[in-house]
Amino acid sequence: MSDRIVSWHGAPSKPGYTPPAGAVDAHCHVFGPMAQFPFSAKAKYLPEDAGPDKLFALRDHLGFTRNVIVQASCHGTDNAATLDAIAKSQGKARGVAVVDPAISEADLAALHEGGIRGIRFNFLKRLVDDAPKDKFLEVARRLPKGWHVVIYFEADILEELRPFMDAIPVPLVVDHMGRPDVTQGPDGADMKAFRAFLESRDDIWFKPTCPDRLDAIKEGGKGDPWDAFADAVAPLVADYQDRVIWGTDWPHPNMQDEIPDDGHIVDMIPRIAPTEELQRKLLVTNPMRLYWPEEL
Ligand SMILES: O=C(O)c1cc(C(=O)O)oc(=O)c1
Repeated sequence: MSDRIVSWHGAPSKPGYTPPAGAVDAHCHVFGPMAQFPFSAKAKYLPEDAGPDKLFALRDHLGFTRNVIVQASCHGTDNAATLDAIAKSQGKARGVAVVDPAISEADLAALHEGGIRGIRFNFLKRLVDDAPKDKFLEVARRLPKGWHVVIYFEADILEELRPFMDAIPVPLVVDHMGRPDVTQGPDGADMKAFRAFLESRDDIWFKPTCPDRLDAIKEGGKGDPWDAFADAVAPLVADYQDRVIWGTDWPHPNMQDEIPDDGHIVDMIPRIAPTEELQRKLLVTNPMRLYWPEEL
């Protein structure tokens, strides 16, 4: 593999928007540090270190209180870096793991003890070699109480994944809304299909995240300030306001060409959730329900 890549902004601006007290950045990652937590031999990208110190400094800079750290594909099924960051957070982080589907009950219990509250299934071919639905389903059926499944897929396989997702017996949280083409607008085919999916069950949650990926110039969008993203996503957040959680996606795995300014990413929040009530649900109440329910 080639050189290690830097996918995050070196000096993100201070956002104009101030998140409410207790706001959760519910989708972020850590990379390494590699010397302590080597990347997977199957990793599709090799990033520079982006460890807990950097993540927590960014959290404070952006005005957030807590993090949900989602295991990045470059760490495969070894969750040590994610668990280390959670352990260093002084109770201010929890996480989502990626596991070998054959994981034992004892190892799942240990992940729970370490602050994990869900597992992630990744269906992006550019990120993982295989995604065995039968094995995923088997492990989804024996998760610790209160856990959920986080799923990452692209809009063109939503229909194909329906029987699999319908069979998952715990809440589902869809990363980045399943990557709709936001340039089609709020009533475009991708948004319609995603809405139909949301209507099929009331325990499907989603993350209205990654304007930088979904409204990128290279994806046919216009880039920052991501107007097409705001237009397409705001109605979805309003209509499903009890099932949305939000995150920065820092350190923006793979974003090499159009690295976003995290201050600008935060300034998207009032554009997709214009009222204080919506912002409180998106940033506080909803993520607390999934990740710190005992505190509610
Ligand atoms: O679109 C991506 O490249 C991407 C990658 C990862 C990961 O490598 O885990 O996570 C994300 O949330 C998004």
